[in-house]
Amino acid sequence: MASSLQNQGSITYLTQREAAEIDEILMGPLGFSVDQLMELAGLSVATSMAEVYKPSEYNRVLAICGPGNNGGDGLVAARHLYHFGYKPFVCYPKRTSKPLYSGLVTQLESLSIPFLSVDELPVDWSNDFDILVDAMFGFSFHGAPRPPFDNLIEKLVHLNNYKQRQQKSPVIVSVDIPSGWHVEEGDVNGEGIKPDMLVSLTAPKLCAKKFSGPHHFLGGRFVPPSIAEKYKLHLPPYPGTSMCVRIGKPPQIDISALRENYMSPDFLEEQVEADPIDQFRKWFDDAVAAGLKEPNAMALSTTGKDGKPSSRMVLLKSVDKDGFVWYTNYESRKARELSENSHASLLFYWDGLNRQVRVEGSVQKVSDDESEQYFHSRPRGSQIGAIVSKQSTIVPGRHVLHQLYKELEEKYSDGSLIPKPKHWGGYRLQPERFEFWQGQQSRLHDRCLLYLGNRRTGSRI
Ligand SMILES: NC(=O)C1=CN([C@@H]2O[C@H](COP(=O)(O)OP(=O)(O)OC[C@H]3O[C@@H](n4cnc5c(N)ncnc54)[C@H](OP(=O)(O)O)[C@@H]3O)[C@@H](O)[C@H]2O)[C@@H](O)CC1
Ligand SMILES: Cc1cc2nc3c(=O)[nH]c(=O)nc-3n(C[C@H](O)[C@H](O)[C@H](O)COP(=O)(O)O)c2cc1C
Ligand SMILES: Cc1ncc(COP(=O)(O)O)c(C=O)c1O
Ligand SMILES: [K+]
Repeated sequence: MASSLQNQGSITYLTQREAAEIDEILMGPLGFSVDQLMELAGLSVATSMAEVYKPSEYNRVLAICGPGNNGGDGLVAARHLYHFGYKPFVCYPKRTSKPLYSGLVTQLESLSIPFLSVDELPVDWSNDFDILVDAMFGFSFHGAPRPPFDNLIEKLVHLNNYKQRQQKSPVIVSVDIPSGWHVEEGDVNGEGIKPDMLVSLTAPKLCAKKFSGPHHFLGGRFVPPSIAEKYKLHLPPYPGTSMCVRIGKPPQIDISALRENYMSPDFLEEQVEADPIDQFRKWFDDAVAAGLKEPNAMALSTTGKDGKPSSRMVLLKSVDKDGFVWYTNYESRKARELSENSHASLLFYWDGLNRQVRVEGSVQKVSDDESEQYFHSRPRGSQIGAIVSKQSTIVPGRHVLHQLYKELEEKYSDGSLIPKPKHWGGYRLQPERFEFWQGQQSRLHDRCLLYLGNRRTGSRI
């Protein structure tokens, strides 16, 4: 899931003392166990990483885990990363015998995740790993790092020099605190780790103000309001069901470099339903089952007599052998264009499934009865909205719409029938031609072209 952009405002940063206090409150009066918090923290780290570094590109992850809870977060993250499709390795030189930690180690071993001792680590990390997870020290770090972590931190610092020389080098993801940094002062002498990503847990610590890498995320979605109030925490809201949220602006990106390499099961000709409507239903059901947002949203393209195409999104409201139905304003631009040229096309794009469907055909209005029936099935607010909206016209201001809306809301507050305005109703596109597209690797996609009642060709282009 994508992280929110609504969090550009001020953010609260915690002192070391406050971070430790919150920890104590969570695990004392608030009834959390360390296992629970660690599981959620590690999951947040893994999901933050997956938002930025796709496993298809950044596959080999070395999690370097320290002796305390920060190290535990790293062990949990490694397990989730495995399940997300990464290939994790773990370096965990100072183990504790506490059951929580030995359990985490056993879980990783059962997934055949290799544990590398410090001596087994390759000399040059840049060839062997795509991501280095720094889970050595968190908010209880103090003083100067002791062996063997001093050398491990040095190795990470050294990688920054590689980057400066523009050589290929793994990215560094720090958990909660860039290890070796002062928890409040940050990278005091400027010679510490310079992570590409920092995942702050619960709330960022003061040192995070000094983080200048491209990706700062917040994780640990378990802070109850009582703590937020007590510590006056001002934190970005987590979007939807996400376990992480980006803090601050997303980095400037090179638009030309934005691309996905689609990986999908083969879409073979012999799997295609003979009737394209059946094939459409099958893919539509898949889109619903995958939990995609508004799978019935489709782009409708029309052209009037001037031959200039125009597109907009509308919502599919029914589909059967007779065609694809949506509802709109009969005085809108699309309505005018359809009255001049009944040929139109529909486009569905189901992002999460790497699928696109094109449908082309001719369009007619649905019967008045059908529009009437559908109109009254809509929420009353939308029914009034349809009366108020003079679609595709310029309004003097939103207040005009609100005023009229309020008047009609009062008028129909007794629950009486809201009459369907004449200018509102449905259209049905009778399909003639379909194209089903399944994204595949290296742009060699599966495309299947079907004409209604008569299957023509399947091709890869
Ligand atoms: N709500 C929360 O708060 C949550 C917190 N969570 C996580 O817990 C982290 C805090 O964990 P933590 O308290 O265990 O401390 P952490 O920083 O991992 O290390 C302590 C160990 O390091 C050692 N050590 C210290 N300095 C050293 C040095 N210079 N050189 C060498 N060793 C040194 C120290 O040994 P000592 O000095 O005591 O002998 C001890 O063994 C936090 O940042 C977050 O990641 C999440 O899991 C869940 C929610
Ligand atoms: C996801 C989505 C669904 C939409 N569904 C409809 C719809 O079902 N009917 C409609 O009239 N407008 C819908 N709209 C608004 C249209 O895209 C468009 O702004 C409006 O119909 C005016 O288009 P026109 O001026 O080209 O006629 C939707 C917009 C979005 C983004
Ligand atoms: C202007 C307009 N009309 C109609 C619809 C379809 O709404 P409903 O699902 O209530 O029919 C939408 C949906 O976004 C819309 O924006
Ligand atoms: K760390």
